Amino acid sequence: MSTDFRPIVVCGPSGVGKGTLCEKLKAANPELFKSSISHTTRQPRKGEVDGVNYYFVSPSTFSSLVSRNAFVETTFFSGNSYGTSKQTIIDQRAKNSIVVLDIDIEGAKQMRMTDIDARYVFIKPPSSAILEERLRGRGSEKEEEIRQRLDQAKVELEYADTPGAFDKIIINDDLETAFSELVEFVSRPESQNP
Ligand SMILES: Nc1ncnc2c1ncn2[C@@H]1O[C@H](COP(=O)(O)OP(=O)(O)OP(=O)(O)O)[C@@H](O)[C@H]1O
Repeated sequence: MSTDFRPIVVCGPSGVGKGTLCEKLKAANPELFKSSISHTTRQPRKGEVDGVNYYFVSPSTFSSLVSRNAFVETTFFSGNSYGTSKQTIIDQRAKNSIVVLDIDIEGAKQMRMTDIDARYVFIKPPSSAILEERLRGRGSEKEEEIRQRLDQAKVELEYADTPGAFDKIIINDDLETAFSELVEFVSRPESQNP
């Protein structure tokens, strides 16, 4: 039985626990599961290292990479561009790592249109009320931002049920149960996957 090294794309509404689950996966097997290193046009923050946290590039380099079709997904946030390059994923896979991508639905749709073969997981909250509770509990967003994220969550949850959009849907109610389901899915050997 051979390990399935295809990247894992983890989607789900903001606050559902994607980051928590991805961190747990990487912590459980740091040699196997790795985050992808994104390119960004934003300035490095104190302590951030080029090639470790991000590849820091100028806007013109970023545009030239976009025009060469180098990214599997890009996003623009708070005045800066971010992107996951195909080459980064290919290089990490060549080192026998499974790349774990915590990206939004638009990013996942973009990625589906590339030639990178990945496995797509969607994390659902047990209910909208619990999602709201988690977002508020995290305390990292202002009220208006929480509202926007909850509106966006409705759109994402509807999309998640589109046949073929995701290979696996996990409800993150009890964290350990959701984590076990994620581990079971990512550990399936290549022969058991479509
Ligand atoms: N199963 C769970 N039960 C209770 N709380 C949880 C569970 N999973 C995650 N949380 C908590 O919910 C909050 C949101 O989780 P997290 O930051 O991982 O979400 P996220 O989906 O990565 O959000 P974003 O997309 O905005 O980064 C955190 O405070 C986290 O500790």
